[in-house]
Amino acid sequence: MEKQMVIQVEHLSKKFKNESALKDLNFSVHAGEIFGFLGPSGSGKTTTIKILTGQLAQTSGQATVLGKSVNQIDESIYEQVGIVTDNSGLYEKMTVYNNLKVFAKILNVKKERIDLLLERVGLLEHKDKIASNLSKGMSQRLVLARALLHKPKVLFLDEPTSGLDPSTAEAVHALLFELKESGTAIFLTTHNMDEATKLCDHVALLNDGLIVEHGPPKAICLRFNSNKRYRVLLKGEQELELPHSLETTEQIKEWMKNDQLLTIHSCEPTLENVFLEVTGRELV
Ligand SMILES: Nc1ncnc2c1ncn2[C@@H]1O[C@H](COP(=O)(O)OP(=O)(O)OP(=O)(O)O)[C@@H](O)[C@H]1O
Repeated sequence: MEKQMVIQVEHLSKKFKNESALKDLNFSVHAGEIFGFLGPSGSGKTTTIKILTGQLAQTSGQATVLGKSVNQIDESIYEQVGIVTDNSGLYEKMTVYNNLKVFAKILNVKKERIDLLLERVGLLEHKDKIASNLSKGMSQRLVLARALLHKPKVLFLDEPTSGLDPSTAEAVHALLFELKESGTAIFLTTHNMDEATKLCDHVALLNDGLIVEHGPPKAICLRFNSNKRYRVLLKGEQELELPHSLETTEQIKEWMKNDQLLTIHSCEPTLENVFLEVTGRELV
């Protein structure tokens, strides 16, 4: 069955005075899909999220979220949308728990879900802390929990794991996978190529407001794998990188026969390498 299209963007452009921040963007995101918007600082990621969430008007082109034009977004859409960006809007003087309680009431969500979500983002033991006393990573997780209270159909995440320690980032990834399984469409921005490769069904690489590559991360990397190479580790800690050739095939066969081969990996480029090749720029 064809999955429902949740976000559709057609020829979207944005100018700030004379500066073109977004140039003719085209992409779509379906239910149950994690879509990664990747680009270096200043490439236009936040501007795109702002347009898609009705906080900024585009200069030209069109975009719809849940079938509604972004120019007609009103408060009612927030019942189905979750947004996690820097401007968290937490109630600084309230406890962690009460921050969620206020939103649960507004969104008509049962209170039992609060503890469940706090546990999932690792904040249950901090539920009575005042929000202003939370660390950056904790505040980030509280904003994520808040965005998930009402099981949104679409979730916008600006750099969801920046500043989180690896185990908390891992917990956030698990939560995102679970949401995806339940049918939520997730639009995330990141600088982190490993995160994008692991999480995203599709990615768009953005450079200076222009999408320069688009597709499943693995497919993009394979497309740029013109110079096939293999990395092998042999007994005795000898590590070699070999070209794709008949000679290499014979050599590998020989090592296998003599039980010399410990590991073998293909050396296709990472998304980071692809970005560098396409734009001449690092993705930082
Ligand atoms: N309100 C604004 N007025 C003028 N220019 C703006 C405005 N907002 C963004 N820009 C410009 O648009 C471009 C894209 O900015 P944007 O914040 O979308 O980038 P980004 O990819 O999210 O960067 P980062 O990863 O650093 O958050 C930048 O050149 C920025 O200076």
